[in-house]
Amino acid sequence: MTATSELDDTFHVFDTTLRDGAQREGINLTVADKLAIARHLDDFGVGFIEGGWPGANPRDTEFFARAQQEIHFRHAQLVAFGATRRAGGKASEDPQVNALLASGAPVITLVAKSHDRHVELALRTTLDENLEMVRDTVSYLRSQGRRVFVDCEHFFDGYRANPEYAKAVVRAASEAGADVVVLCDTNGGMLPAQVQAVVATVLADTGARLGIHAQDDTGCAVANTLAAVDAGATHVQCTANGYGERVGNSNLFPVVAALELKYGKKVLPEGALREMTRISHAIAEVVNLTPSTHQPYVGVSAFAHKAGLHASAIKVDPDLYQHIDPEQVGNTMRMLVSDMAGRASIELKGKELGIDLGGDRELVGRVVERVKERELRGYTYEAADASFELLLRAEAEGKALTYFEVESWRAIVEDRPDGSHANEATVKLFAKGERIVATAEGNGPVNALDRALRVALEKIYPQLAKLDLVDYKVRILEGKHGTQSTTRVLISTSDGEGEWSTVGVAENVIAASWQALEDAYTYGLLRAGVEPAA
Ligand SMILES: CC(=O)SCCNC(=O)CCNC(=O)[C@H](O)C(C)(C)COP(=O)(O)OP(=O)(O)OC[C@H]1O[C@@H](n2cnc3c(N)ncnc32)[C@H](O)[C@@H]1OP(=O)(O)O
Ligand SMILES: CC(=O)C(=O)O
Repeated sequence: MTATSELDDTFHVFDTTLRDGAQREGINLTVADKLAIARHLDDFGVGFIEGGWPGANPRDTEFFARAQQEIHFRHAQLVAFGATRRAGGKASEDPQVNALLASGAPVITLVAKSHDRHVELALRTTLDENLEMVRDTVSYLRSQGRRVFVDCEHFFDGYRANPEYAKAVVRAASEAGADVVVLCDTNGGMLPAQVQAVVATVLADTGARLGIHAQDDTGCAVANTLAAVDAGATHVQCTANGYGERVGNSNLFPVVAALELKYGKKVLPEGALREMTRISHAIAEVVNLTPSTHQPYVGVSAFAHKAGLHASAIKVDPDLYQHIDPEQVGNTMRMLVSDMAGRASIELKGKELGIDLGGDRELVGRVVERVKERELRGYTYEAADASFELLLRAEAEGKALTYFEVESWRAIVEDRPDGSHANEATVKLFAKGERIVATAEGNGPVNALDRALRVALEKIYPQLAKLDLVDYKVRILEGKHGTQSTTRVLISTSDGEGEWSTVGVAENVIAASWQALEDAYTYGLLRAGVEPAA
């Protein structure tokens, strides 16, 4: 069964990734996925995990059965979501309501209509009967020993249309025994000042404990959530990474970080905030979506600095260009090297890479110039850390790091009359005093070149056997001043323990790929601790 939260009950962090988050287009969770996400959320320390709508589909029903058997929740309570009973019936006889009880969840969230127009058009019943549906369902679930929260659907739109009725729904829920009445911006059209004003008035007029559930259709879901807290809401409903219906829900991570770091509210167990970046990315993996690089607090770019002026101030004190210390949320500061870099950017990047530039202004200035000159030609070092490190070392040591010298390379694409084709490449190089000639075939000319280079080098450097090319991107850069377009290739390589990116730029894609490959293998040997040629 579920554990009781070790945090007090005065403020709730309620996660609905497994229910509303799963309503996002493109997310399709298996029971195993849901169990995995529930474990991550419990590790993070949220107080409530809304697992889905038991009875609405077999997957959610199975989730509740298995979650209670298989997960020993340390922090969270499991919540089942469902609707108030049908009009004209009895909650105790409503199969949908009884499926909520059968789920075994200790907490139940009921969605209730609070907008008069929805009652009349969608439920096709009277305003009084809707109030009765709320009272009857809450009282019945309470009589069965469950804690009940009520989500007032379309509350803010309903409040605008008929404030007295919207408040009557809040009172009906609260008086029937709901612990929290959650005001929902279901269509996501509200702005923070509106939310703050409505929450403050409803709180004053009803005295009910209020929560907030904000959809992100105006891009204000996080701001609306915090505005509701400012007005006195003590229960926030959010989803991991903001997943949810349409454009999504209020994002759990910036909300929780704001509560802990800006409001000084202790809403997570000790140390949990430092796990936030890891948990955000782990959940993205489970739902099979690439983590957003620019997500506040947890994105890989959240503390990445590109402008030279920023870097020069950060060198003195990182706080000058950061609103928090990234370590507080388990993220890291990164320096980006590009044509916007200045000396300080290069020095800090050198430090990050473990290369001591010894305050050598002349050397650092040379690197800045070289980066700017190459970026003008199409190189991009912010996306190719490994190529940048090789450039930096070459400047610092006065010569390029060399493990092999290329005599020539050649790639051939052969088209045959029957429509088949073959790709073949030959590489000739010198390594450790030996001349090596290697030929290989591939599924394309770049793949053939990669294989030929690998065949040639592996004879001398067996360490390269564990390298894998994991990503390959090509971009055609616009031609300038009447010159031809150039091609930029970015390659990511892995040795099973880490990944690095390299860049090549040339007039044709094969030559650009070759440059990126040369850097990729050179960097792989450097990482493996192999001594370069004298
Ligand atoms: C704002 C939100 O995101 S709320 C969460 C919504 N989530 C989902 O809808 C996902 C899961 N839903 C489902 O699997 C299905 O819609 C089910 C199983 C719940 C219902 O399926 P069906 O019985 O086929 O009904 P259908 O989906 O067509 O319509 C919903 C019914 O619930 C009624 N209903 C809607 N809200 C409420 C409510 N708060 N209280 C009581 N009944 C309600 C509607 O009036 C409609 O009734 P009708 O069948 O008499 O027309
Ligand atoms: C309950 C809910 O998901 C909403 O009103 O948006």
